[in-house]
Amino acid sequence: MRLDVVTIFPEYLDPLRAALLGRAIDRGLIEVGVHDLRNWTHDVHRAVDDAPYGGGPGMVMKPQIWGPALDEVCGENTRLVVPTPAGRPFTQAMAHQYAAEEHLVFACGRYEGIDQRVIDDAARRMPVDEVSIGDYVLVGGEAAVLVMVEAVVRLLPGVLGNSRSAEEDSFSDGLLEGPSYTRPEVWRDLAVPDVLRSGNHALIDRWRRDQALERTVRRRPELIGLLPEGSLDKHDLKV
Ligand SMILES: CC(C)N1CCN(Cc2ccc(Cn3ccc4ccc(-c5n[nH]c(N)c5C#N)cc43)cc2)CC1
Repeated sequence: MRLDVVTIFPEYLDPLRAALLGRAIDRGLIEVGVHDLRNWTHDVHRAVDDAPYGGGPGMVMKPQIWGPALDEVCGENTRLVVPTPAGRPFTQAMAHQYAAEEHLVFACGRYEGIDQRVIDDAARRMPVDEVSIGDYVLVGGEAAVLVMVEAVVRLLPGVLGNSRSAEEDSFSDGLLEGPSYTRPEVWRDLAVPDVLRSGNHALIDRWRRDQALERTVRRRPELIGLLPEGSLDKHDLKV
């Protein structure tokens, strides 16, 4: 997979080259390009924004700059992803879809966003997704790209070590994960639940399932209704 990011703050994407993602790049599992949008400006001020038609607060990013940038960065097999507060919610299912793509390009807007004609023009040549990572307002798209890239790249074969597989994720069975514990057995007079030290893996699995169900009902009750038919057995229904 190749990922490209177009932004006016390329340094904001430096974390892509750290830790797990950095190791995935070093191991050739992914290729990453970060491009400064101002490289496609021609005026002395390197302007990328202008006042919005129809008035209103803030500035809008210029199509004459974004257009040539995306023409150069996008290819024949590109899916363009544009973070925006008005986007479709980014989900684990979308992360899996994106992990199967050959080439993702992320267009990071700033100010009040990118002129809509940039998205409309790109959509004439490639799949374009306008996506939001959550119902809160950021200052630009870069933080959203870091979130999405991490969610996608961790799903690629070989990225997560043997000690961890994406199949065990929260949401893989539609429920939130339950609590986790490690040594010591007692810490600040708080003990690890006895069942986890019992060695009885059937009981442990049952306990973990109960904890996941209880946590999901308490924190995200709407997920229960989304479980596939038959997901809950008669024991689950007692929880
Ligand atoms: C008409 C007028 C009164 N409107 C009032 C509300 N404004 C909403 C507005 C507010 C801030 C920004 C800043 N910004 C620029 C590019 C950009 C990309 C992503 C995000 C973003 N925020 N939150 C998310 N989950 C995001 C994602 N993914 C934010 C971005 C962009 C847009 C838009 C203008």
